Amino acid sequence: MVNQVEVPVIDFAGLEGDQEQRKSVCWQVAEACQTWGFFQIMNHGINPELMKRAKQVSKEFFYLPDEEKTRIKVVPGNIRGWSHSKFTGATGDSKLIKPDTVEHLVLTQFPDNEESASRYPLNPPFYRATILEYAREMQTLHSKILSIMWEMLGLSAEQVEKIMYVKNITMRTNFYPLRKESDPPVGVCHPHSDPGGLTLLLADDVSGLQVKKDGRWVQVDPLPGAFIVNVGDASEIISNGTYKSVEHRGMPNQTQERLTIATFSGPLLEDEIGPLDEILSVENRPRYRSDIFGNYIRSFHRRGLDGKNGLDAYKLL
Ligand SMILES: O=C(O)CCC(=O)C(=O)O
Ligand SMILES: [Fe+2]
Repeated sequence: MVNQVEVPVIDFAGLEGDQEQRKSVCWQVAEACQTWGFFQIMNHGINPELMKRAKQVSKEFFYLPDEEKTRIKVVPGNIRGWSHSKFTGATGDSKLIKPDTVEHLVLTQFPDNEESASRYPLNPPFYRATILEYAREMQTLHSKILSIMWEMLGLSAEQVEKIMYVKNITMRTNFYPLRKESDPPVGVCHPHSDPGGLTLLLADDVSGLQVKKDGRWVQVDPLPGAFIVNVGDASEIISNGTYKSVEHRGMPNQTQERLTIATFSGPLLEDEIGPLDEILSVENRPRYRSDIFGNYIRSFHRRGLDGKNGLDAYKLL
């Protein structure tokens, strides 16, 4: 059953205001990260025209025939590229999955090396240039939000800089074609938490995202022009559980096709993540074990999108 409570909405215009207004936004961000692990942001400063172009090139890609998209089909051992649930089958709560209703395109923008570049589609021709331009803007917004989160834990500017994990930017674009009325109401982007530091979801003004709150699914109705922000597993670990990485899932919309672009920022594979020494104390002992992020992400992908199992495996009793 879906609960009707709503995720917090935060107006970032206050960040440009006086000190009181800025402080109020920072409190709202910290509070939302601690309670919901999710919030929407308005007046975030990202050019709406660029958001529109990113959605446009993504849709143009998904509208291509399967034969064309297959050129960059995901291969075993590499999560990047195009996948269709009818090829990949289901993980997680597979019983609920109708096997032909979602497509994903996973690509890494930064670091922008040869391997990540080689996974991009050549069609539509402006796809890569547009997505890289969008990713650069997203990177700045990720930094802005992470700075607030870490400052609100009482860290110094130097400490904040050390854990400003935005060098790794990866996107998963999800395409949910329109469902026929006769289709059963099933979930198609499996319940999961995001493994990185922070996620910014562009959800195209179409409902379908659901978030777990107090054991129940809550629907998120994206506001026009907003981003939906959520805390990832790495930030929950670093903050020793103060910030919550919350389970969520993507559903198709009843009346419209649905496109979502999730931009994930996170540590580099070689970065060591663990509860920050600065916030640990006798009362606040480490609740997660430390590891290099590469190991975390490998363990995450071995499990597939399957609830919060990736994070649970790192919890100390
Ligand atoms: O499509 C959605 O609403 C959710 C997508 C998502 O959670 C993801 O790609 O990580
Ligand atoms: Fe997600």
